[in-house]
Amino acid sequence: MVLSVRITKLWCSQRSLFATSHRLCVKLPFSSLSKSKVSYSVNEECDDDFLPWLERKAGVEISSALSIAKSAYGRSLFASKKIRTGDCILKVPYNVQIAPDNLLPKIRSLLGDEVGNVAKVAIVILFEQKLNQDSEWAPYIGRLPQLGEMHNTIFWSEDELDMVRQSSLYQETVNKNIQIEKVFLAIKQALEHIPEVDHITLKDFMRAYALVESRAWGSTKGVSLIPFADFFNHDGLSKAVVLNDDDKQLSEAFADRDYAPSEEVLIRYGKFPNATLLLDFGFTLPYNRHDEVGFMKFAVVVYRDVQIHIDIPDHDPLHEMKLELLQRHRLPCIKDVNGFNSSRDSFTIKEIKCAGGKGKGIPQSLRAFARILSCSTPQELCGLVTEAEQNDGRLARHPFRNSSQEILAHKILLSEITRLIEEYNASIESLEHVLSPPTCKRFALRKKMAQDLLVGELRVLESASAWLKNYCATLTSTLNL
Ligand SMILES: C[S@@+](CC[C@H](N)C(=O)[O-])C[C@H]1O[C@@H](n2cnc3c(N)ncnc32)[C@H](O)[C@@H]1O
Repeated sequence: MVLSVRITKLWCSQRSLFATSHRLCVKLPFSSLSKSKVSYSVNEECDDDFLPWLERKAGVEISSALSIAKSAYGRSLFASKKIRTGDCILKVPYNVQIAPDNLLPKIRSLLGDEVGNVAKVAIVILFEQKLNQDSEWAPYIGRLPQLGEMHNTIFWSEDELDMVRQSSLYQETVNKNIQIEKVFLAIKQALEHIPEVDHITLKDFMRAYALVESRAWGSTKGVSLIPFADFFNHDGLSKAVVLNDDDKQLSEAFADRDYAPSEEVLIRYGKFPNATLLLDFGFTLPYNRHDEVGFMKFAVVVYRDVQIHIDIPDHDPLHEMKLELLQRHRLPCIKDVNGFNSSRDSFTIKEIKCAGGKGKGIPQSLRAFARILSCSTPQELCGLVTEAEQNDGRLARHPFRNSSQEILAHKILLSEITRLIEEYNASIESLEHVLSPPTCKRFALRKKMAQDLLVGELRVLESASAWLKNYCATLTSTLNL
């Protein structure tokens, strides 16, 4: 059995689907938003028909414990009877999942390597959508959220994106838009003569792409949409996840606690910070314990708009030598907590719960980087290289024996983080003065999401600052002994 991970970080027209669909507005529970009446709308299809349809298609029962209903955040799954911890609450066979191999061979054969699995499943959605009621997936396709219901930052206007400019999410969004557009152009060119998909616009493709990213799971087929299971909403504290059983050819989920009938049943998509939730899923949590802050790593990666980076100062006489050393000792690709390879040339800081803790949260690689920055003579740098050769080859992983220099290195980090804290505070304050047009509920919702993001990242920075101050104070007290 394999934990099927959500597919976020796989870098890789709006039109009404059914003439009969109506819209229903559901108010968000955010107390701070109650005045602005931010709303989500949900296609008002009769959801009671969906599970029987899927079970007929699968030829087996999928769930006797769950049913679909409207929640504050679109559709969701609710207990249809009493559920006990450990109960299997759904089993969705692979034969009713949508994967890249659902793509017609005549289309698949035209696509190049630049078109990854997410894009392939997105084309399946677009293809089936075009077939309208003739699609064998019509009940599913018709229940997928519309563009106006999606808040992933790739859909934000320039004004809206400006609200998160302080966060590395801003640049990630810009990069992702470029990436999606590139794939779209490749697809357009390849599928020029396929009438079923030649009509697609960039907006159509972006919606389909975002739907796949926010609803699909990694699978042996690359990426799979798992109808019904993809109506689960997310709770970062839930222990329930979706699992794949390749022997039985099905995906399943188990309850992580007891549920009373009618209670909403939530799962955890992954240990995602708000920046990832916003980029790939279009929502934030008011308090997200997985929040983190990304630091772009020095000048090798120069993004004009990057707000967060630590640079080797140009006036540093050892600039070239440090740059060369850092490039030579580049960190290997690391896996994050969700098992994804992090290809970003960056450091990520997570919240440090206890200022006196052992450094969890300030990555060793960032501290090593600061030690290199703090060197003021070629001899000191050579000393670090020798020490690395005598150990595991990694540069500056050990504290300097000279406490003053260790303090200096960490004060470099502290001053950078203090600067960032000031910038975040200013951004959060200026956000308070951003006026939501009274009629634009969408803007009010996105402003709240921007606030959640910045406040969460500020909390992480403040925890890092407290840790660094404590570390420097402890070392200083040993100096004074
Ligand atoms: C896998 S789908 C879940 C089903 C979805 N609610 C629907 O209507 O189809 C993921 C989407 O649900 C919404 N969502 C899930 N959990 C949420 C949460 N805790 N807060 C806000 N929105 C959430 C987001 O729009 C997200 O992109």
